[in-house]
Amino acid sequence: MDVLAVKNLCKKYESFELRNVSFGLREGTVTGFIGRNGAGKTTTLKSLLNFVHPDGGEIRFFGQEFVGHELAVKQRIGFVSGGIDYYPMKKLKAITDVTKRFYPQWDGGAYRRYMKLFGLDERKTPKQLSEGMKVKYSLALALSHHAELLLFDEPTSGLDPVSRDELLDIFLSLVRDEGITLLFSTHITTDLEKCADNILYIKNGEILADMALDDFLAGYKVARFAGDVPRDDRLIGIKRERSGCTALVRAGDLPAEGAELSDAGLEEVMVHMEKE
Ligand SMILES: Nc1ncnc2c1ncn2[C@@H]1O[C@H](COP(=O)(O)OP(=O)(O)OP(=O)(O)O)[C@@H](O)[C@H]1O
Repeated sequence: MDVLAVKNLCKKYESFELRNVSFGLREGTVTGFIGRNGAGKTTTLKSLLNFVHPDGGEIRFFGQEFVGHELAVKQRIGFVSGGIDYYPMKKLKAITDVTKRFYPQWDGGAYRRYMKLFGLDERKTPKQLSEGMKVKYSLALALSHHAELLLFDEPTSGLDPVSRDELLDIFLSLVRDEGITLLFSTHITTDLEKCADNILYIKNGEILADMALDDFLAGYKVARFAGDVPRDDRLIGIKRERSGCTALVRAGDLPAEGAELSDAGLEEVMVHMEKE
């Protein structure tokens, strides 16, 4: 059974549409949610928990429909989208005291460990925190109630490299040791190379790929051309480089004539695919 099953999720804004987004998350896996700015990642994540009201679709958490079981489902989930932006003048301790009442499984020991690891002082207010520290505080709250599913929107983007690496280590140990399931969006492809099992790739509001990261990457090669690029419909997203050109080719379409072929990294695949 999927921990999260999403079917035909739709949301229409004036100039953007999320179209029939469907995917599932298997227990104990890390899925990286990728796509360009404005592709629909935040809209999708917020729609899952009704922070944005979807126009249609079916969302099941832990086999249960979200509608009608919101409280029970939310208690089993850790959700972070940006840093804390409410109660700017309240001390973190007061915010934590309010938050923990919502979670029967609240773990004070884990909370204190995360606060210490993230270097956060409970006597401060959100207004006195940097943007990265606000995200860390949101993460500390989300990680301290034994959530079974973590949904994080760009959790690493404002963090310094050391904190980012520490957070990815936390993600890995939560997933490998405790069987937690994690979906997080990111623009930092090395985050995914470090810890993602699967990728969910969204483009213009539609899911382009939902598969194991290794299989996704194995599906492509980068073709390098020293001179002119031959006319070939199989070449994806031709890009001019300092010397020559590159394009993506599907592994099944090999070989591209006159090209030097190499393995494709996630960033290369995205850059070429987004040129189409
Ligand atoms: N409340 C809203 N009203 C109208 N349009 C919106 C609203 N929220 C988001 N959008 C539009 O929906 C599209 C998708 O936005 P979304 O924030 O989901 O993208 P994203 O993939 O998370 O981008 P980023 O990587 O920049 O965070 C954008 O074109 C955005 O302008």
